[in-house]
Parts: sequence; structure tokens; C-alpha cells
Amino acid sequence: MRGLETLTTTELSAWVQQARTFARKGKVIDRIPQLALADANLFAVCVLCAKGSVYSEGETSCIFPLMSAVKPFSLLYLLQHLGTETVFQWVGVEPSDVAFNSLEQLVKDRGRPRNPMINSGAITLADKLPGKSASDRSQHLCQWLNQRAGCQLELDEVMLASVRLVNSQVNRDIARYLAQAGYLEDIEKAIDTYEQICCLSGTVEDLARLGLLLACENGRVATQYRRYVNALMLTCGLYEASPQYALQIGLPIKSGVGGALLAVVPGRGAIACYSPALDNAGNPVAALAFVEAISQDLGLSIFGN
Ligand SMILES: NC(=O)CC[C@H](N)C(=O)O
Repeated sequence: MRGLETLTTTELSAWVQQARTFARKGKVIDRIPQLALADANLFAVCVLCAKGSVYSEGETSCIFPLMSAVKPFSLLYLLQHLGTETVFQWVGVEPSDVAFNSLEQLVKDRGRPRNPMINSGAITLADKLPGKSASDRSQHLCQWLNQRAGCQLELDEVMLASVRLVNSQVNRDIARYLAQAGYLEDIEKAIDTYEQICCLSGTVEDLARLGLLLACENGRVATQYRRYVNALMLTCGLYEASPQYALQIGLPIKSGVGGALLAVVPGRGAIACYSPALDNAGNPVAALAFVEAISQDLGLSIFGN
């Protein structure tokens, strides 16, 4: 295993060039108007090593919303503040083999969210974040992450307005079912919080800094909770595609429909990508191709190589 810090800029450029060709296999999300404006061919990557080296390439100045890439971090916040016993009363740890916003699965599970990486779990946990209003909750999480990870996330108000315009019926139905099952207090506040934290935005460097918070012992978040979040990213982070990529890549990964993809290399660093073209599961295609190439060539899989 060569390790993350041995990569060369020549290799990086080759992996980026190859990954870019995969964008044509994907499609930019069209149900959120502001996201639908993204250029499918954009690609950016930032590799942050624990020992301090930083490698980046592509359109690295792009600012994009985390969307579901925020879910590991609302989970991390709640674990750090409330512990596993409390948090896992609210959500399970089982992988899901259907779409991340499946109401049918929640009904089949009698209202108990299967895991924190799908919408039912994330909406439930959003409702548990501290704060009088949804804005207080979102700002508090944003400040906590920026302070712990040294990143500069901000709420993209234009993106939030576009998400609110869509007024996702499926998320509303999920929230209503969660409330009936006793997992939510205030449906409107839960959805508003969830939509706001999904619209926390930054660059690939910001996302990589968040990833470093999960990758290494740092005294800012407990090792036990980093371990839980990494494990749930590995088993649930790419939704129904998680098992396939656990085999092909072997790293904790979380995606977002805005084009974000974060891979954690435990003990070594983090790989953050931005590529808006998505596959049918809602995962960024070019970003997955990049992470698969770098993981295989450098032997990064947690299962050895
Ligand atoms: N997978 C995602 O990134 C989904 C996030 C988006 N806010 C939604 O609920 O549909």
C-alpha cells in the first residue's frame, strides 16, 4: 500500500482526466432548479493528507451545496453531544437497498428510520439539533463544523430558496409519517432545518477539511464517534450502491445530489470531489470514478489490497 501522501501531481492529473470522461454517463439533477443550472462537465478534487500535504485539481473555486454530504456531520454533532444510546434510539444502523427518499421503506419499517444517511434518518436527526428555530439550528451546526474542521461553510440562500420552491412532497410525506410514529416533534421545523443544512455550501477544500475531522485522531471529536460515522458512511453512504462500492473502493464515502462526494481514508486523510452529473442512485459518477482509481492505484482500501 503506497498511501495517500505518495501520490504525484502527474498521477492526480491522469486520474482527473480519466474521471472527467465519466460525466457523460450521468445527469445533473433537474428537480431543484438552482442545481439544474450546474455544468455536468465540472470536476474538482482536493486531497488533504493527515501529514499536511494538499493536492487539488480542476475547478476548485466552485462553491456547491453539501446536500446529503452534510448527513454524516449532523450525525457526528449529535453523537458528540448526546452519545450513541440517545442517537440510536432515533435512527437505526441498517443499510438500505432502495432510494434515499423512499417513503415505502419507512412505512415497511413502521416509521423507524433505517439509518442516518437516508432522508428519513437525516430529517429525524435534523429535528434533534439544538436551536429555537430552524435557522438557529442550521447556523449552530454550521459554526460548530467551521470551528472544528477549520472550513468556511456558509448557507446558500439562493439554493435554499430554490429548494423551498420545489417544496418536496416526498420529504413532507416522510416527515409526516415520522411524526405519526413519534420520531418528530415539529414537522415544519424539521423539514426547514433539514433543507437549510443541506444548503450549507463550500468548496472541495472545505469538504476535505470536514473529511479530515473524520479521518484522524484530533481531540476535537471523540474517536468512538468518528468510528461510528465512518462505518455508517461505508455501509449506507451511497444508498443502494453502498455494497458495490464497499467492494470496489473500500472507503467510507458520502455523496450529495449537488455533486459533492467525500471519501475518508482513515488515519491518512480525505478526498473531496465535486462533479454534478449523477447516476440513478444520486451519486456523482465522475467523482466515484476518480476515488475508485486513486484507491486502487494507491491501495487505500480499509480491507487491504
Ligand atoms: N441525496 C441527497 O443529496 C438528497 C438531498 C436533498 N435535500 C433531498 O432531500 O432530496
